[in-house]
Amino acid sequence: MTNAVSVTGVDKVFESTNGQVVALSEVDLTVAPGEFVSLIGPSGCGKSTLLRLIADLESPTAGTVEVFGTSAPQARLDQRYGIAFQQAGLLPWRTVSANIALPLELSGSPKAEVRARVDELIALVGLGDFGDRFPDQLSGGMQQRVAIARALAKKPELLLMDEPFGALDEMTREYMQTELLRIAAETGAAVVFVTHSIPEAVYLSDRVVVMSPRPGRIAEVVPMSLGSTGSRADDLREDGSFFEMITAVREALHGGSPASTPRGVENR
Ligand SMILES: Nc1ncnc2c1ncn2[C@@H]1O[C@H](COP(=O)(O)OP(=O)(O)OP(=O)(O)O)[C@@H](O)[C@H]1O
Repeated sequence: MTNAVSVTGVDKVFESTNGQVVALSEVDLTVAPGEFVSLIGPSGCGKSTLLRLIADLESPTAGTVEVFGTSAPQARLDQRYGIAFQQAGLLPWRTVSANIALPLELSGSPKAEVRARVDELIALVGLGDFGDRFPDQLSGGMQQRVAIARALAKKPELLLMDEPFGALDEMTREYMQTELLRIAAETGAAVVFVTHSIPEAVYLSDRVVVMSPRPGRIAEVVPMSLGSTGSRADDLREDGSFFEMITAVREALHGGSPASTPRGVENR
């Protein structure tokens, strides 16, 4: 079976005015089709850089990045993945429907096809009555739903997400996490998800990749033994097994010792 993502022996060095910054060193990571993998670690450990390499928004200094068996640039051309960031990045002059339609219009899909797919996506993200609204008429959580629908427009088998819920209040954030698991299960897409929040990573993931800084490396990969991600519901957050997994990730962040949480990682 071809991996959704295959990162092999990757280094990333940035040249800056103050000299070189080794953002990533000797990173190996695979993500299976349909798998949910979160990247967590202290500020500056290279989480966003790793995601940007997979998305071909940066290129590696050494090593290879493959997406569904093709090079990252080819996967970008083929639109094999959708991407969502902390800011929803919607076009304010376009309605919800028109924002979701954008990737389809840009790739020249016929009008009737665009309309049908947009209706499908609006229903998928639970915005049935909001197709004609403009982004500034929506809450932050609703704007992120639109961004997720837009990322899914081309039916990608991979979603790349960089702190997509970081700007939301806690209740909306938990609600969106459950929604994202439902959407990922319904579409079968693999997800690579950058977060600062340990509970968010635990709740969402099949595996949590714990990174360490200077240079950015994968310190440990912690499998979440919490059942399939598609069957997780809100009450899991009060389960003993959930707290056990939170402890496992916290200990991995400290190289095995149950010390305080490092800077840039949240316990909530
Ligand atoms: N374009 C760039 N030029 C120079 N240095 C960069 C560039 N992009 C990232 N870096 C550096 O690479 C390192 C990793 O950055 P990155 O943004 O990937 O970390 P992160 O783990 O996502 O951080 P945060 O959690 O704070 O978002 C940092 O030291 C950062 O300053």
